Amino acid sequence: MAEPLSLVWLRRDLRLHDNAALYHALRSGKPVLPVFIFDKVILDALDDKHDRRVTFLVQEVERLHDELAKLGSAIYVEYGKPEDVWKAIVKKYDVEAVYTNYDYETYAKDRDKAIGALLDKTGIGFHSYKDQTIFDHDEVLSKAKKAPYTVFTPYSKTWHAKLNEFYLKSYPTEKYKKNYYQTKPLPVPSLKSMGFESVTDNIPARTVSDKVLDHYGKTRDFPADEDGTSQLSMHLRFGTISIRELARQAHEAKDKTFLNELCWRDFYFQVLDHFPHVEKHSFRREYDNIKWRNNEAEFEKWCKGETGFPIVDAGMRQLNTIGWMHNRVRMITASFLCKNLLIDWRWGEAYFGKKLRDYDLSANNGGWQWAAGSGTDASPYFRVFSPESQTKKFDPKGEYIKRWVPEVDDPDKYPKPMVDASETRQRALDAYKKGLGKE
Ligand SMILES: Cc1cc2nc3c(=O)[nH]c(=O)nc-3n(C[C@H](O)[C@H](O)[C@H](O)COP(=O)(O)OP(=O)(O)OC[C@H]3O[C@@H](n4cnc5c(N)ncnc54)[C@H](O)[C@@H]3O)c2cc1C
Repeated sequence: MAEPLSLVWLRRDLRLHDNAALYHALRSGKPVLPVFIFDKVILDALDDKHDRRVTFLVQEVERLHDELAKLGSAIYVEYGKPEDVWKAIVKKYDVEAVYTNYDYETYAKDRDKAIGALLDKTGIGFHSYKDQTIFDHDEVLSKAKKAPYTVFTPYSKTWHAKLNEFYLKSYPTEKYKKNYYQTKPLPVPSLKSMGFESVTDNIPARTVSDKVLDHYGKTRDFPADEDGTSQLSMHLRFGTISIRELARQAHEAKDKTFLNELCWRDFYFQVLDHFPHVEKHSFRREYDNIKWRNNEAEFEKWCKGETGFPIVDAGMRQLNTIGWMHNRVRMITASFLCKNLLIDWRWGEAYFGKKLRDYDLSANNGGWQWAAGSGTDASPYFRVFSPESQTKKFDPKGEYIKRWVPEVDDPDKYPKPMVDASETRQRALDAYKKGLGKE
């Protein structure tokens, strides 16, 4: 009889190198077969059939298929609901155990619980590992209260103090490559068969140079500078690069600003993990009392980049065109929506969720709640970004704006500002005060 297999369920960790779950499976002594499920529940919820992330996923799964074929192995790929797929897999293969990496979103946690229980019924082990963060769960707690941090600065102090070589070490999966299950390559479902169309995209490089990291602290806020940030967010999102390798590089860089951004990333994962109510509600519940105006026509203008505020429009058009927006401009566009238009941050969060190639519930939710003032941030609700002064500071020559809004200087083609910035600022302050009972 054939030997039972160790299966590795890949999700947001689409790589064979430095992968925690894969490493533990390869060391289990049983032949290892990676599995990927195109989750019907998630894909059915995407209304854009040209979603660039689905094209990327298929390309990356095909890449794994080719890498594994070179090792005489395969990746088992299915399109369906995870529970149905797992029921079929355990009928098809003799499975000893399933290895996977943690996911911190509520949907994923519930899904994993259900699959763990399903496998348990037939005596199959289900093992999960930390892989997409440097620290998770209860690894960074406040010393005084032994509770999760709710503000970034103290969290980051503990995070940086705890960081050492141990946490940055890679999992040497390549040492065990003879342990892959030897089989013929298996098929990968096509995009079309799952109801999607292919998108031609410029996928950013998977590496960042030391030079970028060394000047990052000075360049990261200027959206016209395409080398000012790493553009690695999509790879971090899908695990096509390893967070440990990147954090090691950042740790060794002269300027530690970039490392601190990776700390923000961990921070928002731990917020989501410990405070799952943020998926639907304000982190600080009292912010759910704010009366949003939620004007649909205004929202439409914001989505399309037709607000008449050049920096806002440039950001939204960059997002709509390439599925990525510079961080500084994400903050400006988000502030404009929540404050100047008084539209519920959840509308903006959902729109970014549809469009961002690096969409990650934790960072997106954290960024939006930061902009709305309802989140973990210690800064008060009355911070309202002025599009004009943000432009003066961060795009002083208007280079970024010109790139995305070439008609900006033509009054016949470019619209007038849709609202008065200072009046709407005041309107926001009044609405916030009222909602928060601070009148
Ligand atoms: C309203 C809003 C929504 C956002 N939505 C997302 C999202 O869906 N997915 C996402 O990955 N980031 C999101 N961010 C954070 C940030 O804008 C992006 O991570 C960054 O712009 C990606 O570009 P980069 O890879 O060049 O980043 P770099 O500046 O090179 O930073 C390196 C990496 O650090 C992480 N990082 C940087 N800044 C943050 C941050 N503030 N919070 C969490 N992680 C961070 C990212 O993984 C990023 O790739 C959002 C920010 C805001 C204000």
